[in-house]
Amino acid sequence: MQSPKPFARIGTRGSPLALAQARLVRQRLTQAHGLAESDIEIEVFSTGGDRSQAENTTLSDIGGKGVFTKEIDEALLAGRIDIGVHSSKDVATGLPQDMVLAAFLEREDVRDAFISVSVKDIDSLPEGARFGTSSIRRAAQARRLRPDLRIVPFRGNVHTRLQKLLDGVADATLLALAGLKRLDEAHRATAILDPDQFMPAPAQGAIGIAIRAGDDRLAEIVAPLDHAPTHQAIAAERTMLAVLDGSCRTPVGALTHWDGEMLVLKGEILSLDGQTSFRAEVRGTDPQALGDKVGRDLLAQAGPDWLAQWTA
Ligand SMILES: NCc1[nH]cc(CCC(=O)O)c1CC(=O)O
Repeated sequence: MQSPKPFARIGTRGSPLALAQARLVRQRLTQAHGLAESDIEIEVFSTGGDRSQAENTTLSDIGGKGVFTKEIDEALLAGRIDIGVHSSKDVATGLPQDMVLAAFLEREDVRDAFISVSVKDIDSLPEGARFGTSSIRRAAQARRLRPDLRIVPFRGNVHTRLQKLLDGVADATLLALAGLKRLDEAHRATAILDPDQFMPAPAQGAIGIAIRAGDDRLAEIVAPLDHAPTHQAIAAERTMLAVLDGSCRTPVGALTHWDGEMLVLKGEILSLDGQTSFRAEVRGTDPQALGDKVGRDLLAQAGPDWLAQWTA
């Protein structure tokens, strides 16, 4: 007997964090539509980002845009899956035309966590300590405060990085608190960073749901999962990133909050050594307009010469 066609098929990466996120989306879907878990299939994909875990590579080296989503995007567009579940911060700003991020689950804590087995916070690190990160944003933000820190490349999934700390590969690292929470590892955080000083990556902490553009059935299916304030914040932050070109070579931070009346978007770009940085902040109601304004303001402040460091 042939098994019946599933109600929907989800595509995800296979890391523990990606699987936890895909299962969360499946659970929300079954709740919203009165389904059984077995009605929704989860299919695991290996992406370029998963295969290239070489220590000396940064994400910008291995091709930047879509490196964690390409294989899933292709399966979605080919109709082999119906829903792509992603960490929104890993989704390139230039989505394939036939694809949309249709819904976002309510954002988790946006902040970065400081983790060390030897000290309690970044100020307590000894002179010249080894700081493990392959994120140019985190490296720049850390070196702004502590130019003496030595940056050690730190790739791999969350558990791998936590293990590397225990193995003494580095003295400290930063990880998204959102990911730690979803993996029940938040207790590993030694300190939680002030998001105004360590501005998170654009779209950090938000699970995004991708579907084919114009697929009305799927749009209706995922609509009940969408958290409108998260959707607006991510739209603003992703628009800002797109204006800044969004290349992985660009240390960029973003922070959105609702001030009771309006959306407030703060943005920051930094030099790779963290010694120069520019900030902008705009209030408003239209997320795209906010992102556009903050992005343009940052570009105007930094100027074309300074920006050349990113493409050098
Ligand atoms: N680049 C990997 C990645 N993509 C999303 C998260 C965390 C979860 C999130 O931001 O939603 C992480 C790990 C990290 O930065 O600590």
